[in-house]
Amino acid sequence: MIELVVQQVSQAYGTRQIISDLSFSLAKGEIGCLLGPSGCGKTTALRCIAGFEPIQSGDIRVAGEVLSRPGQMLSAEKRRIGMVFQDYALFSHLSVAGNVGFGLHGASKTAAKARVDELLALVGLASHADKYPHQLSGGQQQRVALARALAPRPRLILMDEPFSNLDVELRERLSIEVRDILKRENTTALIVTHDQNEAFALADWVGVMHQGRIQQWDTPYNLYHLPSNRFVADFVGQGALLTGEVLNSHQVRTELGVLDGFVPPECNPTGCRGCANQCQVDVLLRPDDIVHDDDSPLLAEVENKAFRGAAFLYSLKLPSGQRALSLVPSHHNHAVGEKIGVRLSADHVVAFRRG
Ligand SMILES: Nc1ncnc2c1ncn2[C@@H]1O[C@H](COP(=O)(O)OP(=O)(O)OP(=O)(O)O)[C@@H](O)[C@H]1O
Repeated sequence: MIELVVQQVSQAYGTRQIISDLSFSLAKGEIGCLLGPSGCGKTTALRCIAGFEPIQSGDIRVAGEVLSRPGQMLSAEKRRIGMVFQDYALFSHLSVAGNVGFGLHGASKTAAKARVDELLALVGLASHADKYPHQLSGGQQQRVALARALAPRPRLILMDEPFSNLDVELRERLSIEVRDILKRENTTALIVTHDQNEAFALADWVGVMHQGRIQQWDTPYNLYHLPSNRFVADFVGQGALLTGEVLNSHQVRTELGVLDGFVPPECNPTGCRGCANQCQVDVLLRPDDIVHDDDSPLLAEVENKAFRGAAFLYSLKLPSGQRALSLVPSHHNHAVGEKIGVRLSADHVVAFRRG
């Protein structure tokens, strides 16, 4: 069942358009993520859904109920939406249990205590119930903030950059934990972040935003392997674009070999509009699409290397002078300047029209 629907929503501050034609939906229990560079309008989108900003077009619905449309806005308190902020915003004078139980006014004492205990167990803080926020680590405080938001069983949880105050390692661990907690509560959630690893670890669906618009709303796998435009290809993950020559509607020849994949319709022989590009396209190759193989006759020069623990990320110069990236297990430790054998290991690629 569809829980959250955001349909053709636009919002402006004065004459400045901030978000345009934003559309996506989440089914009950699904986790969505808005991912994009600073200033692209992610937080504004979240604020519109939370009920802090009016919208100029479209509508926002939760469980079929219209929350916002132009000229109509249900107040934030009446939306039954839980919020988790970047700075946790815990009440410093209340204990952990007091914070988690804060929104449970209507419930009996026994029911409220049972819900608080249940959530503290869920977020792994049962033994910290009587502590105060300043006695907890950042990660623990964020888990209290999530438990507090979940306590009244909201229809939707919104999280704005929830882990940005934490160190990188903790962020990744907490992203996985938070996903697990949200799934166990079967709560629909929308999270805003500029960190791709966080989005991929947490979300079922990710919307990549740029200049107030969603460029692609898709699964993390598809965003990485089948980006719908150059912005998404560039923003999500690493990669390089190689020149390719279109052979037919699904095959492209590059200097590393012939690849099957998505060819833009206008570059297909059948859709050809006779542009000046002579059927040349840019083919996206991810670092895992190019493997190191001592037996390959195709040699590439190591221009740069970055140690990633289990692997090296090699920046390679191909015979034509084009650049590519390759992720190679780190026991293959080659020097900068050395030539190494490489071959393609991509079963499906994306090509973009030139110009
Ligand atoms: N109250 C406001 N009045 C006017 N402009 C605003 C207001 N709030 C945000 N903006 C502008 O709207 C644009 C989008 O801001 P928003 O905070 O939604 O972006 P964001 O993608 O969440 O960025 P970040 O990752 O840096 O938080 C920015 O250019 C910002 O300056």
